[in-house]
Amino acid sequence: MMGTGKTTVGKSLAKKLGYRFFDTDESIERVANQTVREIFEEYGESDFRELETKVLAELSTLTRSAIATGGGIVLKPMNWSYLHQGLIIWLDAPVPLIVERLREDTTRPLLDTPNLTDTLTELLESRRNLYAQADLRLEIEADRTPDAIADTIIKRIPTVLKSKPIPPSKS
Ligand SMILES: Nc1ncnc2c1ncn2[C@@H]1O[C@H](COP(=O)(O)OP(=O)(O)O)[C@@H](O)[C@H]1O
Ligand SMILES: O=C(O)C1=C[C@@H](OP(=O)(O)O)[C@@H](O)[C@H](O)C1
Ligand SMILES: [Mg+2]
Repeated sequence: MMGTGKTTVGKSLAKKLGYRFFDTDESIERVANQTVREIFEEYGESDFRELETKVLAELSTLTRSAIATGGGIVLKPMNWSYLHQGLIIWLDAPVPLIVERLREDTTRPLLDTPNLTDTLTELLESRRNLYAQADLRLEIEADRTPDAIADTIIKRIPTVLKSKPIPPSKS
């Protein structure tokens, strides 16, 4: 979900693992040469989602990479086939914490709203079942640093690998 720390924690995770770091929003902005906000304003959300899928398709082929996505990546069923190329981590933060973090933010067009708490609550509830399809769910508490969260992810990865089925061989 927006504001839970995907971009921030993803960077720390990549560094700790010696992986490369990518962010789908950053890649979209580079390809389009426009900000996420400008893309939403000029072309609308559905064109943004198409670009997002294209970028995800490319990034999903990479190895040894930590990839932060935008919170809406879960919306398109097709994106899940790309997401499942990797290990999917859901950062689950409570709405009041997200509100605290994004109160002054102007970069997320879906949050142009008079009542940030209500909008985030509705958005999170409408997506919760989708986020729940992640391989690993981490509860995000207010006082945990990005480095500490990345450490927890690294510690918990082996437990997920044990339960993740091995896809059938294509040969
Ligand atoms: N663990 C954390 N502790 C304190 N602030 C954080 C933490 N994780 C993220 N933030 C801050 O919250 C805001 C949103 O983080 P960001 O990484 O952009 O989230 P996302 O990519 O999930 O939308 C940023 O201002 C970031 O600095
Ligand atoms: O949840 C969403 O629909 C979105 C999340 C944003 O990224 P973050 O999750 O990094 O804020 C960005 O992709 C866009 O504003 C839409
Ligand atoms: Mg982000």
